[in-house]
Amino acid sequence: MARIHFPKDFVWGTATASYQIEGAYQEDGRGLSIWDTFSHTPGKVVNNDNGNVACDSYHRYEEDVALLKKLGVKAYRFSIAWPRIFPNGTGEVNEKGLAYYTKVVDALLAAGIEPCVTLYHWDLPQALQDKGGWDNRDTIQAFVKYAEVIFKAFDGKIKQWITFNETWCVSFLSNYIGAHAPGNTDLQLAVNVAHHCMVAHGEAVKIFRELGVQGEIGTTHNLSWLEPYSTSPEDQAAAHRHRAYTNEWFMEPTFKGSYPQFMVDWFKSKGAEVPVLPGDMETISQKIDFIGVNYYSGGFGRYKKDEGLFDCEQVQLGFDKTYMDWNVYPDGLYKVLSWVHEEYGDTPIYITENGACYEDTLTAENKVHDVLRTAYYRKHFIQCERLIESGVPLKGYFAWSLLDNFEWAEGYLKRFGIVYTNYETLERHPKDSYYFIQDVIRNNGFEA
Ligand SMILES: N=NNCCOCCOc1ccc(-c2cn(C[C@@H]3NC[C@@H](O)[C@H]3O)nn2)cc1
Repeated sequence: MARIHFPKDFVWGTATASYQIEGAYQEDGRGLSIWDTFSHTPGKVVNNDNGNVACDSYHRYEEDVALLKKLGVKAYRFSIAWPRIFPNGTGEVNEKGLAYYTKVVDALLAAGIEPCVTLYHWDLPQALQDKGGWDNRDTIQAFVKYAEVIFKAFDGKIKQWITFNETWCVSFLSNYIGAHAPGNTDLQLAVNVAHHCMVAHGEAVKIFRELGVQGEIGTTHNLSWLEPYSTSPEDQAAAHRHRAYTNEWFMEPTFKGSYPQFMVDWFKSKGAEVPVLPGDMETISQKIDFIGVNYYSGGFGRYKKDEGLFDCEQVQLGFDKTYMDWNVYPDGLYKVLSWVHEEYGDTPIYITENGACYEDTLTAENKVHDVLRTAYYRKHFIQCERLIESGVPLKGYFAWSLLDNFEWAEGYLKRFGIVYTNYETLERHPKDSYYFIQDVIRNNGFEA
């Protein structure tokens, strides 16, 4: 048995997001978001589930904080719902919204847990979507105003700030593939949204610096690792295009202030061009203090003419699958973060999401023996140690997710939590994976 161990200052945490756990969708002045609209539209979400109640964390956050304290985490990543702060997206601040998050932040600090806050985790105020949403550059300034209010309200309490979560999901998944809110299917629109979100990220970093806000700011991209099925130039080019779709398209602007030219050319061949205005790329590539990476899976791709957007088909090689039908591919975590370090330098990296969805059964004793999820975490923790040992500046890890919650278009069918949520009673029941992670945190390692 080998002992897997982590640096003393390694930050262990878990992650959630406002629309997925809070519920209370009309409480205390909250405005509607695009996810309320999307989930209330029949056929968009499995079983027509919605976030009206979710895990009811709006009223049960103290239970959640107690679970976090018992788990032993140093930090907790959650998101602030823009529609609770600006119900109409702009205009008057809703003080009750600020008051709610003050209670959550104060409860975390009292428990000795550092809040790590995501400003935008997909719940755009519907009022802004009605004016074009992220396709409209005015939304950039609305986001900066929202960010400024939050920076000022929590300066000194929140020390780790994430501007956006998974801009690929916000842009391509939601506006080209159409699987997430607002459910558009237009490539040019998706390219516009990606660009405007990245400009908004940069503008928020600028005002964070101008205000002298304490702490560190970064952003989170969901990176996947698609390898070429063979060494043939066609397979290598096809896999690279698909990998760049989720990776370079976002990481190059963020770190180097330019889009990858081979992808600009590819998108142009598909009829989409990036709406860059003078100064945009300098804004996007404002220096950040850390990069958040969400990693779930990877795989293998090979050239197939006219397959999808990139003439690339995914090749099944017999990997174990999660209930999302994603490969369990821990090596992909090592490869993608090694690539980040090689390509973008020594900016500290946090894994801001990693975890697995499996069908869970609650026993009569309120136990969940989630053997597969525990094995997933064990395998990915081993890769985390491997990364640190190889000199990658991996500073922390946030498990997705603390609780089973509203998994977007999959609704409540897909459970990612290390704590089981009983949606009838809203009781929380730690799973075996929770106790495994509790032990890893307590010992800062484990026997592999
Ligand atoms: N690429 N082509 N796809 C072809 C068709 O795909 C349709 C569906 O696609 C996807 C792709 C990715 C995801 C996804 C989910 N999470 C987990 C969340 N992360 C943020 C946090 O809120 C978690 O809930 N991360 N990623 C879902 C669906």
